[in-house]
This record gives sequence, structure tokens and C-alpha cells, in this order.
Amino acid sequence: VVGGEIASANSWPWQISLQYLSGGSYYHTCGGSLIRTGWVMTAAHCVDTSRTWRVVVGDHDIYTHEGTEQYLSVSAVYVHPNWNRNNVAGGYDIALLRLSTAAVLNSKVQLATLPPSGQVLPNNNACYITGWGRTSTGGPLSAKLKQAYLPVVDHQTCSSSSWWGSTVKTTMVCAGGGSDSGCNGDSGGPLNCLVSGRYVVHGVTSFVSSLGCNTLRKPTVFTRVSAYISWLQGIMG
Ligand SMILES: CC(C)c1ccc(NC(=O)[C@@H]2CCCN2C(=O)[C@H](CCCC[NH3+])NC(=O)C(F)(F)F)cc1
Repeated sequence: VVGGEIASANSWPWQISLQYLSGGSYYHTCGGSLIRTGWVMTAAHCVDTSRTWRVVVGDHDIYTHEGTEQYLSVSAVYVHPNWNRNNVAGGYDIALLRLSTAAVLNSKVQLATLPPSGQVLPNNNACYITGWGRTSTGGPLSAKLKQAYLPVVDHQTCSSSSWWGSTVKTTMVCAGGGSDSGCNGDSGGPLNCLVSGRYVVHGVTSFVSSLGCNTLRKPTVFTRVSAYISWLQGIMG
């Protein structure tokens, strides 16, 4: 997250850190959302390589043990069948992770609320992106979870020529486009949008401009969760 601020610890209790095993240690690579005690929603581009994964729930500082973390192994990865790793602009950047052991819910570990199927938010709807991604283009990951206020940019604006043009599809949500943005390492995490006074996860962080995370008029682009409710339901049962 570029800009924004450090979140209050565990104030986004469905946010997870997706980590991979390398040389005996685990490393943060993406975010995700806990949507059932045994299921995590993330981006397909996060898990389209075969690795040993773990999910950490209840985390705030990914580099220190705070005692609130639960370390959960992943028993199966379900990438959307239409995902094309060579074309993030095609959409379908969504995946589900089946956890080997269920998360234990408490004040710091909660399930995300998902939107109703087909719901599209209006321009300027209040949303926050959260994640441990880079804090500037090419910069380091954030040790502590960050949040940034990214209002929705509607499709009409986001798909216009000086914005993302035809790269952005109606199965995506755009948000921000100014000095605050998502950045590498926020992938897969939630876009938390205020709807009727409650936070609903309307987006899965998908891509930013390769010219720079907070490029003017290149909002952070999210997979629109409400376009995939039936796919999610079909996998989870
Ligand atoms: C033109 C369109 C197809 C296109 C649009 C944006 C990009 N962006 C990028 O490639 C930038 C640079 C580093 C990773 N990245 C990204 O946007 C990656 C997704 C890469 C998927 C493709 N491998 N996502 C993120 O960094 C984010 F924002 F989700 F945290 C690439 C292609």
C-alpha cells in the first residue's frame, strides 16, 4: 500500500498473509480474505506456481510473533478455470485455498462479508485497500498491515482512454487513481467497501500499472467479487 496509514492491529480481522516456503523459511507473497473457517479467497496470480503455502490469520506485524497469529496449512488450491496467467487483463484473477485445519474465530480473526451476486458499487463509494505490500514503487514490503482510502472509480471512467481503457473489464472494480494505491504484495487482498454501514469485501487486489503503483489515472484494479459468487459457492459447497 502506497500512502494511507498503518491499520489499527487486527482491525481488518479477515485479512490474511499468504506465505510460501523457501529454504526452510516462510515469506509473505500475497494477501487474502478468510471467507469460511476453512476457506481463503485470494488472487489466481498469487498461486499459479506450485509451492508449499501457509496462511497466517490474526497477524499485524508479519516479521514478529505477537501471539495472535494462527498458522494454517493449505490442503488444496482452486484457481478459476478461465484464468490466463499471460493476460491479467482478461480477468478471472481469483482463487480459493482450502485450509487443512479450520481457523478459530475470535475478536482478531473473523470472516469477511461478501457482496450479493451482481452488485456493482457507484462511483466514489468509500473503500479501503489493506495489505503488507510495497509502501512505494520498488520499495520494501510493510512490516505492519496498512490501509488506504481508495474510493470506487466507476467502469465508465476507469475504461476511458486516459485511464485504463479496454484493459479493464466489467468483471473488475477500479479504486483510487491518485497518490494512494495498492502495490506489489497487496495482491489477493481485500478491497473493503462501506455498504449500509458495514464493510463488505467487493474486490480482490489484482493489478496496478507496470509504470508505477500509484500512477495518476491508473487506479488499482480488483477482481469484482460479486461477479464470482456462484463460482465460489460451487467450489465451497
Ligand atoms: C496491460 C495489462 C495486461 C497489464 C496491466 C498491469 C500490469 N502490471 C504489472 O505487471 C505489475 C508490475 C509488477 C506486478 N504487477 C501487478 O500488477 C501484479 C499482478 C501481475 C500479474 C501479471 N503477472 N499485481 C500487483 O502488484 C497488485 F497490485 F495486485 F498488488 C501488467 C499487465
